Amino acid sequence: MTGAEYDHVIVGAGSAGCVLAARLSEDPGVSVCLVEAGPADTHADIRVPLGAGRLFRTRLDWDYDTHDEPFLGGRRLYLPRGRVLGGSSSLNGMVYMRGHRSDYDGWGLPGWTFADLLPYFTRSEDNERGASSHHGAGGDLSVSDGRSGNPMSAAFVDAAVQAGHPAVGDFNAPDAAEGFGHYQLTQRGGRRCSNAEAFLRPALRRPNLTVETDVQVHRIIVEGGRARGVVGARLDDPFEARAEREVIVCAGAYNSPQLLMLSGIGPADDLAALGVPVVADHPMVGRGLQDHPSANLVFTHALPVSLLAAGGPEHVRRFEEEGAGPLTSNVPEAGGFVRARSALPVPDLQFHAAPLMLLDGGLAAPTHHAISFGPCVLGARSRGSVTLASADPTAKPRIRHDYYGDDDDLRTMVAGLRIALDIARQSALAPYTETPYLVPESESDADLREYARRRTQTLFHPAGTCAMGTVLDAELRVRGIDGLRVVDASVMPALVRGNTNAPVTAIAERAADLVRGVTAPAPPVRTGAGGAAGASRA
Ligand SMILES: Cc1cc2nc3c(=O)[nH]c(=O)nc-3n(C[C@H](O)[C@H](O)[C@H](O)COP(=O)(O)OP(=O)(O)OC[C@H]3O[C@@H](n4cnc5c(N)ncnc54)[C@H](O)[C@@H]3O)c2cc1C
Repeated sequence: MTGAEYDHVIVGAGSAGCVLAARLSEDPGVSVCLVEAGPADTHADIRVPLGAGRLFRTRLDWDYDTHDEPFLGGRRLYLPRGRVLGGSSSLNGMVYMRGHRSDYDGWGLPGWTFADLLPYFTRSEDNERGASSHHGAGGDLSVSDGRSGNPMSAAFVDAAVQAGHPAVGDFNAPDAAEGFGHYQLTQRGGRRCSNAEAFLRPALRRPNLTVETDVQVHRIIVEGGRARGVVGARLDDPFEARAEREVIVCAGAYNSPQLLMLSGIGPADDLAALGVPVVADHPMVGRGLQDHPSANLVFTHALPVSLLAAGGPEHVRRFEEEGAGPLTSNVPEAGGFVRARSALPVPDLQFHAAPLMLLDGGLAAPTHHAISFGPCVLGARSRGSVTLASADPTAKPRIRHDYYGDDDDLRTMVAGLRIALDIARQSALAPYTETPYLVPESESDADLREYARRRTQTLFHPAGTCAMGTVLDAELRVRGIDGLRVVDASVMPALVRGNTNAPVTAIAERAADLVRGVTAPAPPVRTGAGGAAGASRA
């Protein structure tokens, strides 16, 4: 079959894909096709922030697991990923965090220093606190203070301050590298503001933007060394879209390398072993997988203030009428950054605190009122991989994170658990830490290491599997193939020290300018609807 022809075909309507589709279709003379494996984002639990956990292991989730993790006693960890318009931004924890400026400066790539990216962060942003030297107002992505008002989150921050850590009012301020506070969230009026809501929805009526939902791309068409389009399927119906200018892969840190490999772009020996014809030998596709391993302490208590109690008629009324109350909770409401060793120039630990019993990576239903908090390791040295388990494009890729493959990461986690236990002992948390439910046996190195191995989960920040500098050049182009870029979390050469949605959004903002040949970012503008009802099928 021969598919419809567009200037740009974007694979994946996740955090990055929604930004690119909106920006590239601003020019009415450019046609854009955005292809998404999942459905439209109409499910009610997407808008209600506290509902996100109910989307795990549903049809809106790719529902991945790691393979046996060798340094976690062979455990398999659940790895949720959004399969819906908005991608993972439709089910994430909504923490708005950019990472440390040295992360970007350390990439050593032209155009990607923090100073280069700051105008892209602010261009996207509509911060309810208003514009400043480092924040934007009037952009597409709403950034707000939390509205859940949970007393445990406040108590956690107070306890961290009692333990000697600085208080932070704005984690994205230039001088806020360390300390504890409440996270700002990608919410609008207490509702989730996913990247689909922020960027794509206002652009949907443009006649030059076509959105194809429920279409999984199986392969990039490469002819004569140039990407020409994609093929895939909507259920059993074959799908093809041709790209006059570029194919832009935004399928996320697990699926982008999988799609490149299915298209013959990857480690030649691995591809040949599965019978995939090799188009370009790219040994680093799927390698370099990084994440933030995380482990929580859980304390139960008798006070009926945790999110276990959320959802009664009064909470529903507050959510619907005021956009406030427990249903607006993003779960990791508060947290902070710490240097485990004072000699370090930058924090190597981030903490998240949730007014909820968090068990089994969020899969197990809470049974008691509880508070859960703990560290995740930043700047981890361990590297994992995404490889093909099969040449069947509908088969799940093989994912191995190798968390703690470098023992230094485990040492950092041990230091973080000690800091968490110290915070737990402070008087501000006393009403909530009555009964230790999940805590290490003791503070000995051996017990803390064992606890980390048994309790570590993902913080959901995979990155680095199609990295700039190896797989891609500094303009996100796949080396050796014309007309093909990758734009998503996979492009980070080193994972940033913080949550990843805002960084991916800024990367996509800059990518749009690279594709358009624009050298200086324009000031913030809301994505306009413009034009008559178009060809969108979302
Ligand atoms: C549970 C959870 C909580 C998180 N919490 C936070 C947080 O609080 N703050 C934060 O900053 N970050 C958070 N993150 C991480 C953040 O959401 C991600 O880093 C970010 O969304 C990644 O964007 P992306 O564009 O790389 O990929 P995604 O947003 O995952 O988008 C990839 C898209 O591509 C589609 N796709 C994949 N393969 C194909 C194919 N073959 N054909 C067609 N479409 C395809 C997918 O369905 C998806 O829509 C969280 C993530 C998760 C899963």
